[in-house]
Amino acid sequence: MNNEYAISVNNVGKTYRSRRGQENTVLEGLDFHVEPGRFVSIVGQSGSGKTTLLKTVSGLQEPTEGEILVHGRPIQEGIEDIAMVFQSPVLLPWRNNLDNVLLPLEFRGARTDEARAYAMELLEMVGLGGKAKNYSYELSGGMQQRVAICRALVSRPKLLLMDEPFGALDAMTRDSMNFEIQRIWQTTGCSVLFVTHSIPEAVWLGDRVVVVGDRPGRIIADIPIDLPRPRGKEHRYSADFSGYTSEIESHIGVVAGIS
Ligand SMILES: Nc1ncnc2c1ncn2[C@@H]1O[C@H](COP(=O)(O)OP(=O)(O)OP(=O)(O)O)[C@@H](O)[C@H]1O
Repeated sequence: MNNEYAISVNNVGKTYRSRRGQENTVLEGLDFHVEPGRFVSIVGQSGSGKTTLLKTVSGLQEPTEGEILVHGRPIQEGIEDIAMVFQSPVLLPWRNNLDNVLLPLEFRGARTDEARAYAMELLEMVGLGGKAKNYSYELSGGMQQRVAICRALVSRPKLLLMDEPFGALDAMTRDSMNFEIQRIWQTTGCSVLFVTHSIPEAVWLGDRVVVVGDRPGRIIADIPIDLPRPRGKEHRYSADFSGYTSEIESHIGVVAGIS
């Protein structure tokens, strides 16, 4: 029934329990689906449970209620189809960039010549072909995050989960990374769940923007973004774009802390 969806989040809830037995229900009754190849942005107030949602979808932690299906299969069976990118690139400083990209395949015993060639292809795709033998400390923050994205893509995931991946970057680098990720997504065809604090970024990148309300986290709006692809700078200044950002701001209510 759910086979047509890349992800089905069915009535998912998550309650954390402290050692003293105190309960904190962070997510409640989350229900949404992502069609294959779609780019879905997720926004919400700080603490509304966005990271918890991504960790639950990735299989890093289990929901306390409901179920998550990846391409129609329980998450545990589809785990190899999923890759995650975090705010911090977390590259191993003693390995060069190519070896960092190859790490997930090494863990699976799949570091083949073909894998190495694909890792190089990815580094070239993000403009870092000439830095394959360099180390992360020789790269800028934006370059390091590009390496982390290559590392996520090297296992050819069907589903890419990104948790505020550009949050630590300056505004100009962030802009260029937005173009980069749009291009990568269109080249690879994977489905993306993208958490961000930036409403303009969410709108510019997303086919949809899911707005998570807090205490407990639940979906308060799911807005299709009907802007043409590929998107350019001009789309950020269009009346439609402003309309979407205002609509999302009004759903979130107080926009303090959300750029
Ligand atoms: N492992 C955990 N154990 C207990 N509570 C947790 C855990 N992880 C998160 N929480 C709590 O869950 C709530 C939601 O946190 P989460 O990090 O998912 O929110 P967020 O929307 O991603 O926040 P931000 O936008 O600030 O990154 C917070 O109250 C947090 O303290």
